[in-house]
Amino acid sequence: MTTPSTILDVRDLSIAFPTKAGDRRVVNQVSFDLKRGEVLGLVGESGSGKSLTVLSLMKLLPANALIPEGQINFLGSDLVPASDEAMRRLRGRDIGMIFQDPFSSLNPVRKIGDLLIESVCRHQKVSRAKAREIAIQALTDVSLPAPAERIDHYPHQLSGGQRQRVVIALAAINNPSLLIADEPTTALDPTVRMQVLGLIQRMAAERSAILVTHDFGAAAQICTKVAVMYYGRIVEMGSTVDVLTNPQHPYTRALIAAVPRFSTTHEFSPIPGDPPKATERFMGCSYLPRCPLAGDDCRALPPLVARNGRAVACWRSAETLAEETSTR
Ligand SMILES: Nc1ncnc2c1ncn2[C@@H]1O[C@H](COP(=O)(O)OP(=O)(O)OP(=O)(O)O)[C@@H](O)[C@H]1O
Repeated sequence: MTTPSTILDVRDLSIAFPTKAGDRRVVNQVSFDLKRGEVLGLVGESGSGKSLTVLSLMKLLPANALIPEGQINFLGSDLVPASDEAMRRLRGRDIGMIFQDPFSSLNPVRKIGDLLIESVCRHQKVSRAKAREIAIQALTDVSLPAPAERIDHYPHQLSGGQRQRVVIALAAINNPSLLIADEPTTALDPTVRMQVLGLIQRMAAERSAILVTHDFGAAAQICTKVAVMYYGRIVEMGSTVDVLTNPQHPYTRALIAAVPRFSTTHEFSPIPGDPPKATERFMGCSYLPRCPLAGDDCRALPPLVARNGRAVACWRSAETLAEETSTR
């Protein structure tokens, strides 16, 4: 239910692409909500539908994509029927987006200050001089060294980590209620990666944020809750601590086991098999071909069942099996 602190409430969102054989759903009945101060990790392998889910929140889906059902309630209004004009006003003001590749947000032939100042002037009624002040403050907030000088630099004059800090400053400059970061650290080296994740966590504390990542380790570091996606559906969702310490879905367990760790005792276990191709169709559980627990019951689609703050879509999850055993 939507409460006053709820910033985003996504209900039964599906995304499809038209094909000769009919519309092909690549995101299926995804639901989650986000309250002020929460950071949601959307975690899953490539092709699971994470990026399309967050692009739909900003209405930046590919032109041929369809939303056959669902609602995106953002600050109390459904964005699915919102006009292009309304979305242009909203993007950068109420929702800030941090993309994987800083060069996709930073025009290489423009000084970083120009991009920041333009964004302020588009959404706030302030003079250019005031906008420059706000821009320098935004660069200070993301701990960019010498912000008053760097504001007149071009993106190529900055390191990869500094560029990503500028992208975060650009996403947050108009104080949006929601920050969306899509694989923001993939192109960074490990130490810079930790700093950038820490920065996103700090920026998210006063608002709300979604981190899209294939790396459970990154989600564990900064997210308050996680939704694990597989083949276009959420298969498990709950608080990060609960999911991490007691994963219920076999896919979540496999994802956690696949996180590389510095330990002589931990065995790194890549997930066997491949995720299904977009063209494959499943009547039952799409994880069945890779699942060590699969049984005959898995030929029917498992519903996402919510219990005690955790939602799991698995006929054979630990909780389900424990219940089966205790009722025998
Ligand atoms: N323009 C498009 N036309 C048709 N299918 C598409 C299009 N864009 C994405 N898809 C399909 O939608 C599915 C979900 O894609 P999406 O990019 O959301 O996955 P993802 O989990 O974000 O993966 P990645 O981490 O690789 O970005 C994939 O099967 C992809 O092939």
